[in-house]
Amino acid sequence: MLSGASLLRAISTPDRVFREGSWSPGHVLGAGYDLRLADDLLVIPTEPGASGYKTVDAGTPPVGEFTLAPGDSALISTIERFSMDFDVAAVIGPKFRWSARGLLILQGTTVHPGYGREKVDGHWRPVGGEGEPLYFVIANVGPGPITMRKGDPIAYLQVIGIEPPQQRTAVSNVGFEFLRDRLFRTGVDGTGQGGLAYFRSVKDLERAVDAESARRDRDWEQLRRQVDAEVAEVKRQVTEAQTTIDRVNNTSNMIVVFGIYLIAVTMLGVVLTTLVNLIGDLPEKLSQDRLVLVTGLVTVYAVSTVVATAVVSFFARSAIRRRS
Ligand SMILES: O=c1ccn([C@H]2C[C@H](O)[C@@H](COP(=O)(O)OP(=O)(O)OP(=O)(O)O)O2)c(=O)[nH]1
Repeated sequence: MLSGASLLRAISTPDRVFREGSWSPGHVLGAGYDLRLADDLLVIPTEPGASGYKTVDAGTPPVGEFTLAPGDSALISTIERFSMDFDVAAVIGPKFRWSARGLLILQGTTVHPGYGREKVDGHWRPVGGEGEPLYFVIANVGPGPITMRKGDPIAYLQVIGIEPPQQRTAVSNVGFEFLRDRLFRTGVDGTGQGGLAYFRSVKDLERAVDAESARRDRDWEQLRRQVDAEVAEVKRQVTEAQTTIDRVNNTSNMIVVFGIYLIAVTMLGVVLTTLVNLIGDLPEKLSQDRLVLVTGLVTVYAVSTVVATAVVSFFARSAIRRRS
């Protein structure tokens, strides 16, 4: 494994590891190099949490920053363009700072000798004159949104010196278009349905569950309001019925009291008439005292009957008033 001066020498040599000008000495770290996130050759969600993806490539403006909501995935590439010589290989590993935030990086382990080179006129040159970046498929499987910016270290590269193969062949890479079309299925307009299906399905499922539980909450709330309204209506009807019953009771009580009153008055009249007749029929010789006594009894009887009727009527009225 190359480290220290030999590593710096290897990556400083134009087109031996990196395409000249695509790397930065500030990112040599220990026995390796921090690969950085590019602002192009990306496939990212149109919005955090959206199911559609947009492609950022030569035909679109670069994107210096993007955010992945939980469940989102993306295809990213490195600023560093490779043009590997045939006597070096490299191993790559994820940066734990991203794992610690819940970013899953799906990647291979190796950069092969000759990666990023093509044979032109019998000479091995950087692919398309620019070399080839590395591509990674990433997914936010963490609890919160993750924002990534151009230049962020995304993977660690360690370079190994090897015996050059006898036969030099071009290294195939599935490539940006393949990954985009296979995993993200973006259309010609740069948008479409895609992403890592499992995480997207979990995300969609979560959304569906949230929507369903919100709908059920709304239904429950509506049902509760309906039940409350119906209970209030039943209470109102019971109160109304109670009032009607009370009114009927009061009226019948009044009728009973009035009946008692009439009977009492009638009986009083009958008694009085009988007594008056009896007094009228008394013999002339009956002493004056006896007449006064009979008249007094009649008067006491009449007064007490009237007072009793008045008292009964008064208490009956009071009782009726108290109930209503
Ligand atoms: O995460 C990675 C890993 C590797 N590569 C590049 C460098 C490597 O030289 C090339 C091929 O890598 P690998 O051999 O792992 O991929 P493959 O698709 O299995 O290639 P092959 O079928 O040729 O073995 O792809 C990436 O872009 N990203």
